[in-house]
Amino acid sequence: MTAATTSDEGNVSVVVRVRPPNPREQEGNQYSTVQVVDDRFLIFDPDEPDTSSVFSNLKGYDGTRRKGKDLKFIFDRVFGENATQQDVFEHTTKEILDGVLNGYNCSVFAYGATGAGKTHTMLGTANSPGVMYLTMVELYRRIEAIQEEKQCEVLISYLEVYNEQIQDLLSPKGNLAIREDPQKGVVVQGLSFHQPKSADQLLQMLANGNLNRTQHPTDANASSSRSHAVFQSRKAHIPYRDSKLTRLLKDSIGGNCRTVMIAAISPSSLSYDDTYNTLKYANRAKEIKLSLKSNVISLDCHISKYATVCEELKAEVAELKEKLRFYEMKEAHPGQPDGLPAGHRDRAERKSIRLEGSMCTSSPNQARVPGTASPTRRAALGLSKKRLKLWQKREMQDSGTFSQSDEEEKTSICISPAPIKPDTERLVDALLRVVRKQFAILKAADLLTPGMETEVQELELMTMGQSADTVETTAKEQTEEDCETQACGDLQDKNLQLPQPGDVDGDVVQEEVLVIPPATRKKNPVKRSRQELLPDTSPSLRSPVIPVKRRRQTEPSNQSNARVPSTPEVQVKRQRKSSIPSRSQINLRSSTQPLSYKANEATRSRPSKQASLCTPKYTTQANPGASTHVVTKGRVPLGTSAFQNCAAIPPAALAASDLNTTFDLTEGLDKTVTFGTTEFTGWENFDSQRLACTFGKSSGVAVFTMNGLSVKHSGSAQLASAAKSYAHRRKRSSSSTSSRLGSSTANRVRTTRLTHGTGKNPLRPPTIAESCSPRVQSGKKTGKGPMAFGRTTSAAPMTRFMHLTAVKS
Ligand SMILES: Nc1ncnc2c1ncn2[C@@H]1O[C@H](COP(=O)(O)OP(=O)(O)OP(=O)(O)O)[C@@H](O)[C@H]1O
Repeated sequence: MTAATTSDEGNVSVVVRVRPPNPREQEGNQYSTVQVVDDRFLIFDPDEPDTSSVFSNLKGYDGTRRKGKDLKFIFDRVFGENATQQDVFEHTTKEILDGVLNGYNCSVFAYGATGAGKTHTMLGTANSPGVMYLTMVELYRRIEAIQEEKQCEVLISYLEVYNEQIQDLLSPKGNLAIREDPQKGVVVQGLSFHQPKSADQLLQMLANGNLNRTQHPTDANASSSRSHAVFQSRKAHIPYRDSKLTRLLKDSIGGNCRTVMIAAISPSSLSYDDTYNTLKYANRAKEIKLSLKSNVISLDCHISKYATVCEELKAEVAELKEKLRFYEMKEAHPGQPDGLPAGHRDRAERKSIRLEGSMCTSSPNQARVPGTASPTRRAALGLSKKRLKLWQKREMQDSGTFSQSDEEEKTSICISPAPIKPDTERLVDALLRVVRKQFAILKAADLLTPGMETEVQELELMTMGQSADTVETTAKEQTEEDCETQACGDLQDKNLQLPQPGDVDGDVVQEEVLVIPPATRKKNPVKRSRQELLPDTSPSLRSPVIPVKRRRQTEPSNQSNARVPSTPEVQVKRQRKSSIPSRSQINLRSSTQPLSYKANEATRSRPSKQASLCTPKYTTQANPGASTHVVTKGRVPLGTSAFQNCAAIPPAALAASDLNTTFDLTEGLDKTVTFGTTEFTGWENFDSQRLACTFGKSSGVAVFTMNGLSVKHSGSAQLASAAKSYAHRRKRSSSSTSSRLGSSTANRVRTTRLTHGTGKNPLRPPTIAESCSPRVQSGKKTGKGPMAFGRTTSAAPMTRFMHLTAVKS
């Protein structure tokens, strides 16, 4: 459904926020490990100058009191201790809001050690609201500004991933399952979505959600949510790929998601290792590549959808109206099984007979039960049951039984049997094209005979008459139809039947298909000339409108009942093998076939050998057993005869396919529209075309989770490498850290899993999320699987996360 119309590239935006030292960190001999040089540059563990030293003037003394790591980092933004929430917002999420409104997925997450300031940055307090709130305020403001141009909806969810369990913070109802939907992507089943009307209402929702968070004070942070994870954190090791946080966020960092990472750090030497590792990690995260695509919904898709729905509803309404009227009619005429007055029914039946004949139905029973929706008949007509009903209604409407509204008229147009005449016309056109072509070839080859030109001219005249017939006015047609139906009725009254399977004369005959022009019109001189070409049939069978199949002498007289042929009138000319080709045959033969014109004349002079008429029940030579009326095209090689070329197409098939035309207004659109499958990834509880913002908290992580479109983790390799390096370094430094932390923290073990870039599975897609997932494991490096780093206090909720998914239409 979505079409990515614009794209952008870049990297994950990484900013660092240094919080002010808390009272405990200001005590004793602690020192600051971070020096913010400017808004993009900071130094970790800088050398400490010693200006007061008495040796400062001595040669070779560099003035350093304490030698530090002195690591220099450049980030997209560095916020010092005095930076306000507004400052952070202005240089992080405010910049990407435009992207959200233009259909880009966006994520903002805070990353850092416990007590580093993640919650403060993302959520803040009532007096000092954080990035989430400020972002939403701005979002609502912008939505309001463009409300006359665009209609936007904001939906949020707020969840917590804690110890591999997902809780809905806005509507707690137990653990939620996570699953991968092939179309939507990652889906949290049962996660509630809410529609705050304003930013204030949103903040209230967040506050309510926070009350449901799993929290417990720690030594480092009195409001930390995860201290009791220590004993839970020992249950089992969870592979990162099975981590729910990893799965949840896999499409939310990098790739097709504009991502801002806020690295929260403490300046105190008490958090030396955590700060160092966070900075290194953030530095590597800068390399994560973005490949952004705007989720823009094509308006055409919607139009086509709506048009389809409209058409379906219209058809349904028409059908229901028809049913209603049918029952009304039935009630008005209780004696009639179909509710129609007898006269109307006869008329409808006759019309059906005529129609079926023209459609070359293959079963005589179809003609005997006109107006019924037998499956065979429907198949022959190419009509669905529904459409057949509507067509019958049309027939009845034509007969004046019903009134007709405009809406019904449209429906009727869709199912009208009107294409019958165009079918005939097309068939004649096709034949004429071949004749002309062959005529031209013969002429060019100087093989034309004296009579051939005349015959072609006659044929042209005849087809002109056919064309003229097809455009006659409705009134004229009506008169002729009356004629036909009357004749048909007369024939029926005489116990005439449509040809039955097996009615063809049993003798071995070879038949050639001869197309006979349409029914003769008395007032048309052209047709008179056409009639001259007709076989010399018995006057009693030469109905002006309904040619009747002529029976052979050998047939019992009581079986000589005339068949009611169909239009387009197709005549099968029968000849014994020894008979001479007819004159008409010559006209339509290939130039490769040597012809004798004298023989043609001779044939013409033997009207008794002319073919009798038959209903157009054909099987081609490829399928001769499909009907009793096998038309064996003898003498003339298949494919070189114009008649064969054309008659090889079963007329029934033509007519049926045309009748099946529904004139679907949306057909073209539907074909060009491709509905995407991932634009609403992660959304299962609400409709599409919505600007979506969700909030969640993942294991102490404030998570705005909305999974967007597919993500290329182009930065995964770097991240994995960074994580590996980080973990390795962390392990090396753990011993020194523990000694530095002192007894108050030495008895606490907190492990957090990082990406492990083993050579065993280099293709796995590690993400930042995996480093955020809680893990319970001792600080040992096992050599397999995720590495542990540091000596920490619990399974660390390392992030607060906000993800914004937008769909622009
Ligand atoms: N920029 C800041 N300005 C003032 N106080 C801050 C700032 N950042 C954090 N704090 C304070 O530091 C304390 C710890 O911050 P916070 O709870 O946000 O840490 P955290 O990273 O979320 O910790 P945890 O992971 O344990 O939940 C809080 O009391 C908070 O008010």
